[in-house]
Amino acid sequence: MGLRFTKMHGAGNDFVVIDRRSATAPLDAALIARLCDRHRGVGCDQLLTIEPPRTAGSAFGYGIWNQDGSPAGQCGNGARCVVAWARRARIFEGASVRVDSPSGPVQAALQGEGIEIDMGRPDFSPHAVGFDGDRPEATLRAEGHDWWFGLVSMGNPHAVTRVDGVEDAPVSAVGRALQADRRFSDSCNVGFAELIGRDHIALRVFERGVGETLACGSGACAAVAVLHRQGLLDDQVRVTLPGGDLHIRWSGDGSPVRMRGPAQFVFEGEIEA
Ligand SMILES: N[C@@H](CCC[C@H](N)C(=O)O)C(=O)O
Repeated sequence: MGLRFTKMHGAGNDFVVIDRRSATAPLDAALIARLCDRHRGVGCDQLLTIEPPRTAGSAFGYGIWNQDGSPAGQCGNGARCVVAWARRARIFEGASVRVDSPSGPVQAALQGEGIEIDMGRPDFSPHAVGFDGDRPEATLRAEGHDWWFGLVSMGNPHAVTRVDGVEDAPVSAVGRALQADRRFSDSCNVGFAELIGRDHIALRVFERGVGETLACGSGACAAVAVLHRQGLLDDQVRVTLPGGDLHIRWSGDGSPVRMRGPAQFVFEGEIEA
């Protein structure tokens, strides 16, 4: 008997979704690796596991596993995809639902073709990012250049820097160097943001546990939070990633970040377990 899965993506950030609501044994590391492997398995940036709810009032819970097998606390594009998956599986009815992400409950609303997720309040404390420092910022010398990064947790750790043009940004080299920086206790996702206007940025993200992805939802929220805090952005921002656009709303400290974007089904299948 094989293991059933659904392949999905949100703006090109791709996922394998499996139903583990009635699983009894913990997820096997070798199985995660096979499901994520683009050559020997199905292939995805992240594996998403549908699980029983963990808090009263939530319809279901979910887990997030990066391609390298490491667990993650948040995944914006993944949140939209698990909500679309659960709606199709009739786990909930209607246009809004509360779900348990690994970093806590998340509220979602279906809006036409898209889904909006309340991603919670950004946390700018260095401690939340697992950063050994007094301020939510880090500097790094890499590729012959001094880089400044604003740090923020969206339930997972992010470092965001500004670049003149995302096309030419040394995303992989600098992303890799910052991820290896020992001041981060659990590494970080690294975003490179280009300011196009007060309501529009371009963004590339070198994700922890994967490398560069076509889109990173929590990374889009993190970039808007860091640049908004510097007074560079309005409250509604279009974020153009290599895989498509996400729409982020944030009105500043104390308020939650809202992220809207697509969640698409690609195919269903069964793999030998
Ligand atoms: N692609 C995701 C983020 C996935 C987790 C991240 N790589 C981490 O390790 O924190 C998104 O859309 O937010």
